[in-house]
Amino acid sequence: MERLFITGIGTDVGKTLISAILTEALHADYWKPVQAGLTPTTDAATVRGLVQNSVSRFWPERHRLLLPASPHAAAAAEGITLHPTDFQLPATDNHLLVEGAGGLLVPLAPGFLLADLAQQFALDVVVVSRHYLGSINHTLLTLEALQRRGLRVRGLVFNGEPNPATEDFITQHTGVPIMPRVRPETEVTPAVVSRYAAAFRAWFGL
Ligand SMILES: Nc1ncnc2c1ncn2[C@@H]1O[C@H](COP(=O)(O)OP(=O)(O)OP(=O)(O)O)[C@@H](O)[C@H]1O
Ligand SMILES: C[C@H](N)[C@H](N)CCCCCC(=O)O
Ligand SMILES: [Mg+2]
Repeated sequence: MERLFITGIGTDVGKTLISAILTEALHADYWKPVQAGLTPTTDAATVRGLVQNSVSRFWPERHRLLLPASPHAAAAAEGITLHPTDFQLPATDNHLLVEGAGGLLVPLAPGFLLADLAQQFALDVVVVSRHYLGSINHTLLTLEALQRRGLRVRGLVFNGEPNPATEDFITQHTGVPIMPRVRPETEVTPAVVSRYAAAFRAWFGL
């Protein structure tokens, strides 16, 4: 069974889109432990709306925080402190995707980072890298932090127009497995997700 933590090199890099693709590819369950920002929609609602299989279950967020900010700040604004003991991995026998918030070292509380949650549940990690000037550095820093923590990289996804100079360097320098690319789409729809899901299924050998 795949137990995957979906992180990215920052916020808005496409973790939710790639989570939807992976959820559809694996007919996996999906869980966003901490949602910071509830409008116009939540990541779980977005994924649910993009996935068409009837096997996937969508587990409720452990914390739903109003402020679209770093979770530690969004929690503080509500007078809450998040603790590692708040969180229990959903009890499922299915593949499970756990989507982070922002990047790997985003704080949930003083001394408690999203990376700690991935370690606590011994999750393998999928890293989403979106192309922009500066993304090489952000990608290498993320991969180095994962390596330092002993977290296994299941795969890296490049999101955006192909950029061989960037991708070749990251691939050769780190040696991480590369998952299928996701291109800029004019519209993100269930049909688009289904098309990419087929490529990811093949990547997983399914
Ligand atoms: N390949 C793509 N083609 C078109 N739109 C995209 C693509 N990748 C991401 N987007 C859009 O960019 C926005 C940000 O993506 P997404 O919500 O997946 O980011 P995220 O990494 O999950 O952010 P967060 O840290 O808030 O969870 C969304 O509107 C999404 O639909
Ligand atoms: C609100 C946003 N969309 C994410 N849910 C949280 C991003 C936190 C980023 C914190 C940081 O790295 O500075
Ligand atoms: Mg997201």
